[in-house]
Amino acid sequence: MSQSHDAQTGALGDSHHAIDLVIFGALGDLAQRKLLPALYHLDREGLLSADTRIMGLARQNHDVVAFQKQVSKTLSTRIKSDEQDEQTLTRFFRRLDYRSLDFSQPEGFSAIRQWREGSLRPMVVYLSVGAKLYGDISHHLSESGSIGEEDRVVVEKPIGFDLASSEAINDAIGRVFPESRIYRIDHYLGKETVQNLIALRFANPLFGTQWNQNHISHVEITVAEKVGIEGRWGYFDEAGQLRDMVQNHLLQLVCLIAMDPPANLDADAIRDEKVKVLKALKPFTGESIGRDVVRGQYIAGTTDGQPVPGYLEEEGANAQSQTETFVAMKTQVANWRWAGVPFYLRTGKRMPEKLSQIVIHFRQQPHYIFDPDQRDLAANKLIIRLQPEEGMALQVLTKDSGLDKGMRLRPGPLHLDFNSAFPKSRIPDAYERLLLEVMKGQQYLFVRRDEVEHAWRWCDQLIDGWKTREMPPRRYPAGSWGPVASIAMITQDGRSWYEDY
Ligand SMILES: NC(=O)C1=CN([C@@H]2O[C@H](COP(=O)(O)OP(=O)(O)OC[C@H]3O[C@@H](n4cnc5c(N)ncnc54)[C@H](OP(=O)(O)O)[C@@H]3O)[C@@H](O)[C@H]2O)C=CC1
Ligand SMILES: O=C1O[C@H](COP(=O)(O)O)[C@@H](O)[C@H](O)[C@H]1O
Repeated sequence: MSQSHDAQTGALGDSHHAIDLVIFGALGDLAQRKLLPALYHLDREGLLSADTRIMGLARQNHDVVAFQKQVSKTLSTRIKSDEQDEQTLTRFFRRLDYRSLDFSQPEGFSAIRQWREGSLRPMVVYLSVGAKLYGDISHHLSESGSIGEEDRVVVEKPIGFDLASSEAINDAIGRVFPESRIYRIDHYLGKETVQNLIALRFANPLFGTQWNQNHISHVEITVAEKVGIEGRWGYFDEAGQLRDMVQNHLLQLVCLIAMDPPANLDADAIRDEKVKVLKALKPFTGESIGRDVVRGQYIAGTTDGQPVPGYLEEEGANAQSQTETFVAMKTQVANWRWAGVPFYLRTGKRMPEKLSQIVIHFRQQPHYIFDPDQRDLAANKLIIRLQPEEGMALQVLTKDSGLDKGMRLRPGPLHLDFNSAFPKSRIPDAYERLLLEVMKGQQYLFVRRDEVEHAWRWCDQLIDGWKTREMPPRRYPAGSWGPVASIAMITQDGRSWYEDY
């Protein structure tokens, strides 16, 4: 089956997609919180081939029974009780195996080759560990003769810390796996609502014809998180919100909103268009960086009415840290389609609610005939809610009803709430979709090397600019929408962040 055909039909995994899945870091946070629950769901939905096997690898000296017990504990807390069924659990546990291994050393990798002996299934190597280990693991797998010609590798973000480190890591993986067998995860691309951006834009002529600077005045992307650093201070403090969220998730959203229509749904057709957007992102200058970018760091405040500590008081914190937990910026995609259309992005930890939302602001009518006081109302907005309450709302204007209202306008939403419009379909977690695509050998939801590197190039110049200008983060109380300066940044353009739905 060709890639495009599969992406178009959405044909799901079946017994033809049996794999041997090897998870490096199987006892870590990502594997336990996301990967194993996602695999359980795939099994329950009949999307794991009967022949698929899963090997967990980690440092702890467990045996397979102890690993199964750990997975059982994880699933009992991560899977809703009405979705836990004995038949699936029994079948799922039978697939599991475990080996203890130090990933940085060559000894022990032959255990993987032995486990695979006689298997005709492709191996999927999932690197659920820090990116610093990707090169060593790839090398040891190759040296131990464990890699076959159909085997694939899945790597997590962030790949590196900047362009140079990312290139070194990609080179090391690339010495063992060709690009066509490297699956770089950006889990936002696995979210149903993010994939829906492609359907929305390219299946609906109503939007397709309006999607440019003639009709759109500006675009807002908000990815707000309610949580703080949650025990990940060491990792996060080296990264900061720009590397953790903007370099990958937010820039991928910008790409999907801004890209030109791909010729088809082939992985490379889509990725070629995304790369063009990344290349067209306007670099910041010494002047624009101070005006159009706001860095923030949360101080103590409240979440759901409960007091919470500031970033510098979190467990393991270094009280001098200048790392940002919030970024807002105004950027531009400097090409024909988007000339003069600002893209306002903001993302932060410890904001009042979890909210990922894109708002497309359409231009007003060229000739306005209604009450001048209502002029600000007179523009349509398309609000795309990625999470939670996945759906879309198109804000349109109608006449306010009543004899005394004259031609007063009122805005109202045309609402599409995915949960109530399609009540039978469970919205799968991003990792379910992504694991399924790896099994099928489909790369269209994964990030190509040049995408990662263009995104780093753009982020690196911004980080360099911060350093040169010495821009310490501005404080914002936990539970707020970020530093006041981020509101001022958009207000000075006569606009405001849109928080309704
Ligand atoms: N957690 C998340 O929500 C997300 C994570 N990611 C990415 O996923 C990857 C994994 O992250 P996460 O699960 O949080 O990390 P964790 O540190 O929780 O898990 C990594 C696992 O790998 C093991 N490990 C590390 N080094 C070795 C080694 N030399 N030999 C054997 N085992 C080793 C660790 O064991 P031990 O504890 O014994 O050191 C641990 O079990 C990272 O690249 C991260 O950036 C991406 C998005 C979200
Ligand atoms: O990759 C990451 O994403 C999460 C947010 O993901 P979401 O699916 O809950 O929106 C973020 O908390 C984390 O810091 C980052 O590494």
